[in-house]
Amino acid sequence: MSAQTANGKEVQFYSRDDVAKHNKQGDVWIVIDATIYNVSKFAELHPGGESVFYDEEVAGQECTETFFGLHRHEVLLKPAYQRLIVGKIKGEESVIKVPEPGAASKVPYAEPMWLTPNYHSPYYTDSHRRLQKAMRAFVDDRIHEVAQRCEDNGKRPDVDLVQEMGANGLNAMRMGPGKHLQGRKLFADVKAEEFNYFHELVITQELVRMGARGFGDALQGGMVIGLPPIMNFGSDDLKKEIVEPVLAGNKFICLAISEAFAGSDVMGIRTTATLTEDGEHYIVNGTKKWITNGVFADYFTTAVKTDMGFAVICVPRSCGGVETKQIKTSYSTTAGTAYVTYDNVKVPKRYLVGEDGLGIQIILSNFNHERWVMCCSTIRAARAMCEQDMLWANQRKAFGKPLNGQAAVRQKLAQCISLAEAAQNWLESVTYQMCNMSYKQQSLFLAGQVALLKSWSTRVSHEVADASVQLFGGRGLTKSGMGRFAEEFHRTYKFDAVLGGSEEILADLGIRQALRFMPQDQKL
Ligand code: HEM
Repeated sequence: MSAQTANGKEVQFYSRDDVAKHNKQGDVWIVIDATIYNVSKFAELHPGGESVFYDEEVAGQECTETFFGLHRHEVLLKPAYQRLIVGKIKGEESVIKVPEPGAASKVPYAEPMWLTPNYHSPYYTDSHRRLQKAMRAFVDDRIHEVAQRCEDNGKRPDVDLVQEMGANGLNAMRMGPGKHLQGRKLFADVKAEEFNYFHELVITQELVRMGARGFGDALQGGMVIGLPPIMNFGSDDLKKEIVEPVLAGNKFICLAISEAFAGSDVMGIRTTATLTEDGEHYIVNGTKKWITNGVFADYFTTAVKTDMGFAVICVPRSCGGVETKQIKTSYSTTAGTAYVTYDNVKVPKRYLVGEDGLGIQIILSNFNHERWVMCCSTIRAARAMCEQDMLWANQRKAFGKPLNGQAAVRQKLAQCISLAEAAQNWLESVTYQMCNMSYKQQSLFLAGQVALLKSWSTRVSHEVADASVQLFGGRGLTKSGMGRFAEEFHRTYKFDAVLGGSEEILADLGIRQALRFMPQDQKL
């Protein structure tokens, strides 16, 4: 009698006694999850060494527990290793399942409460749930492979993927609710009139599960923060030239505010724009640093100083005089993080965004949405990390029992999960306020809340990253293998803690906003 493996190969059934006969160098079989692997030839190529297979508890023996204490399941799914399968154990079934693309995780706390069976939420409708399912499947099927490849080779995301996300409506949906959705076919058949910030939250949080922080920014991070000023304050002419081509993935844009001279201290920027005598052009000079997607951007939504004060000018690369140089940061160069220099760039005046002198309002109003997106992302990343921690603590044995048999380990899990849960709940509450406030009201009443939320979210990520590395030990410091998510999260969560306003600045902003509303008629 024969059986079929995952890749459709016909294999034989054997008893455990049959397998036990293959127990010497040159002829070694092992059993993992009721599946028999012939590792005789593979042994000398095995990244974990040849000798491990000749141990008497391994050669010809049951190895499921040993295997999963050392390897991720995905190792077994690689075609090169599927080829090692020679049979199945007679009368036994494999128990470890590969999650279907798009499936929800069954690990406790791996999904936010609204996606966990038996729990309820007032915020999400059928439309959000439909979007979540479709988005997860799209990420698993279409984006995941590109993300891992680009994380590794550091190249920008495939343009055809960005264009596909333009055609299926996802790029536009990542810009939040608004007129730009009207009359557009949206992903997962979401209707423009029902679209709210929870839809955007769902998209952002599903993208984060890939565990590829650099790629997360590479995939239109520049659009998410660089296009809103054009959409909200640009002239019709400017919108016509820029918005659709960017949403379609035919042109790329980035936000250029921070400089070597000024980060969170926006007022300290030194890039200048001087109007020409005929009033037809601005001459832009200066530098910008840490500009996400800058390496491959066509447009730079640039904060400048002018005679009138602050202004925002969308500088097209095609004007000439714009140079971009890759900065190697601690995440992948796929994000295209750039050092930008403007050398006497002659920009036609029509690229001024909004009014000259009112740039600071444009920049500040843009921050709210940017910071909220970062909260959606870092909070979901912390939860994804908790899922890894729960799985690891369950399958890794130390001192003769699973890690989660140790009280100290359970304390760490409790701390991480509680923080991730609390953060998601605050985020959802703020998102609900956004759904019920105008853009102006959000600036007035939510700037402080969003600032505090972002500041605290990255403290949450800090705690979760720290605890996770401790749980994974050396593997949490290793770029491949069991702890690779912990290593990646620990290395990259700081991007959210520094970008878009640093933790300390935002905590302070949150309190300063609150102080504006302190009642004058109350004393202790
Ligand atoms: C079909 C069977 C197996 C395959 C395809 C396989 C494959 C691999 C691969 C690809 C790696 C490096 C990737 C990673 O870091 O996760 C690895 C590492 C390793 N493997 Fe295996 N392996 C198999 C069975 C085993 C068994 C049965 C043992 C132990 C008795 C073992 C012990 C190890 C060790 C100790 C490492 C190094 C892990 C580390 O650096 O943390 N492997 N194996």
